Amino acid sequence: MTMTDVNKTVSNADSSVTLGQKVPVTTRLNAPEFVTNRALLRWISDIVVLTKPENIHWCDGSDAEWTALTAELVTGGVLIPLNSELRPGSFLARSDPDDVARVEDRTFICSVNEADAGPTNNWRDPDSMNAELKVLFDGSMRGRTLYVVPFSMGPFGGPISQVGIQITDSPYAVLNMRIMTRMGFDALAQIDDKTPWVPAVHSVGQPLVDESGLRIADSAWPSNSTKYICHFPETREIWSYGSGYGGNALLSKKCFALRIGSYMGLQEGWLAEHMLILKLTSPEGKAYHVAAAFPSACGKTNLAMLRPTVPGWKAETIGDDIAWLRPDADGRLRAINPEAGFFGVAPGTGEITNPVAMSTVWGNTIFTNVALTDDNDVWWEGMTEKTPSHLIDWRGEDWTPDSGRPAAHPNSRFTVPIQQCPTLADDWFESAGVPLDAIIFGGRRATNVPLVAEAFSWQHGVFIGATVSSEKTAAAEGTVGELRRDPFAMLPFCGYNMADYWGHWLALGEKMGANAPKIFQVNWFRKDDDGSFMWPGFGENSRVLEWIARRVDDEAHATIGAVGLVPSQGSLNVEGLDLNDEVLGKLFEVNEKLWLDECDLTEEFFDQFGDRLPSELTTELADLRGRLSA
Ligand SMILES: Nc1nc2c(ncn2[C@@H]2O[C@H](COP(=O)(O)OP(=O)(O)OP(=O)(O)O)[C@@H](O)[C@H]2O)c(=O)[nH]1
Ligand SMILES: O=C([O-])CC(=O)C(=O)O
Ligand SMILES: [Mn+2]
Repeated sequence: MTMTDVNKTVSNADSSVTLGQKVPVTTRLNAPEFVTNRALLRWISDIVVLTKPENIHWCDGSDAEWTALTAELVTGGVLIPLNSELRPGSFLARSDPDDVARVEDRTFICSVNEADAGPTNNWRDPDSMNAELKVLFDGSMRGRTLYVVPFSMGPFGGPISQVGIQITDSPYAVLNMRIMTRMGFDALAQIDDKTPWVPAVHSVGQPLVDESGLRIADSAWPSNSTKYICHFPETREIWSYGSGYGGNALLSKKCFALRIGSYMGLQEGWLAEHMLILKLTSPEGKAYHVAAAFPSACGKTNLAMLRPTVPGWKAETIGDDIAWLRPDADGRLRAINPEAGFFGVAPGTGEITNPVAMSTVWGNTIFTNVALTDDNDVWWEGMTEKTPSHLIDWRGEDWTPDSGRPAAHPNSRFTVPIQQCPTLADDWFESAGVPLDAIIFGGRRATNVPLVAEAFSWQHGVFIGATVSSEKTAAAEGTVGELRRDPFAMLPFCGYNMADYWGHWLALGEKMGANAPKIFQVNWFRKDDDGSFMWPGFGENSRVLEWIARRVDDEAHATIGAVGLVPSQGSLNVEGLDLNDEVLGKLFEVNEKLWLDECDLTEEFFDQFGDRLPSELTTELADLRGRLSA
């Protein structure tokens, strides 16, 4: 096969469709009878009139619908069915090579005032953006089916849950949304005249008509080189155009659960965070709930699924990417995972690093941009120790180990129902959420940042979160490895001014007082002089989690360090690890000079927020400088 085969045109699945003929446009809504909400029907009707689809399909979320849609996409060449004995119910999709990750420079926060989006977001005036979008979406679904995808984020009717409706012309997005959310008529039935819901419109921006309005063939991965991922926080609307991939197209995820969600949280007193949620049980049977924010492709899914190497400890998964947090009546911070599936990074996931993920993807999984084996199963770098001698790579080309390029795209992903996760905690079903004992911030830092440190206070913890920086990964377009500030791992996901967001965190901490979870910082990625990781990571991270849990109970000893409380000699369990004292020392090394330099960069970073920056953070920066210079 050749590269252009990826963009090959595919036959329209519906054999009654003939190319070169006039394309009909529907105006019939076909709404299910139980839908009576006028605002909802009017919104859908407006989008239908604007986008001019040929058909409308309301997604009921049933198995029958899944079966019919996947069959249609297999016929159309969009999905490749995998070997049903090795990987039952699973499919491979190959994206356009130009549509492989979130597009942060095409992501916009369209708040009425530019200052409300803040200096870290791309801002557009809502009126002019709306006008631009109306032009782009005009007829953008011609010749396609418009899918109405109702979904609940969190258990139906739960105190932290929310509902949304995504309109999309991408059946691939529909299938992924069915895995990632509680999708279908049960979610739709949640919407009555009093329930707020988030409207989200998505089009791949490739209508099936030519200039004269005649039908043309589809491609295996329709998309448009013009991309817009737009958020209107004040009206809670999402409009996404031109991409079919991940966070650009599955609008429940980054667009709703984080960008719109974070702004809803500001207004309503809760938090929408880029965090995994993990339940730990000690050898004595005590349970701890931990949430951790790491930037994209920095280890959330892996930590959420870790298998502790410390004897007697048990870890169970609640969420791997997004957490919604809300203080309860007792002032404890409760967390839910609003999602119902994993959209996990494939490369690096293998039996040794993440056996739980490997058993989760046994079947019923959509793989995107991984390689295909000769027996029709999937493969990616890091999946097995032995590399297959022949593969079809993510672009659809023949591949051998000496091809000199990765077989799977570095941001290739698996989409899989969370209920297949063997370590899923019962708490995932709990609509009230779990009470958090600890919050962890981390990043990918080859230097400077110690393996673990505890914040001196909530306020210091917010400072730690606000100053997270991390090396760029393949999860977004851009240069991999470059260091960038990623406060709270929310840089690309905060739907409003980041300084106001820090203020919101500080206010919530004040409200919770002594009930607030403890805050920690971790770094699994410190490297030695020849560039290899000094900390073994993965299951061994349970040693750090054990220390954190013991700190929650004031059991483990800590020493005051310049950047936080660090384990006292002997208090971090490193028994049986191949780590000498010198390496251990290096994992915790704080070089005052480098840190003072970093403080200067922090000051520069803070300065751009002007007087919106909470004064508490300026105080914390001064205190840190003081400790470093002491
Ligand atoms: N060295 C090292 N690598 C890790 C560790 N944990 C995860 N990784 C690697 O980091 C990469 C990304 O890990 P994930 O767990 O998928 O990251 P994520 O934060 O869930 O990513 P998103 O889904 O993009 O938000 C994978 O290649 C992992 O193998 C660790 O403890 N040590
Ligand atoms: O949103 C995506 O495309 C994938 C993801 O989880 C992230 O980048 O954090
Ligand atoms: Mn993520």
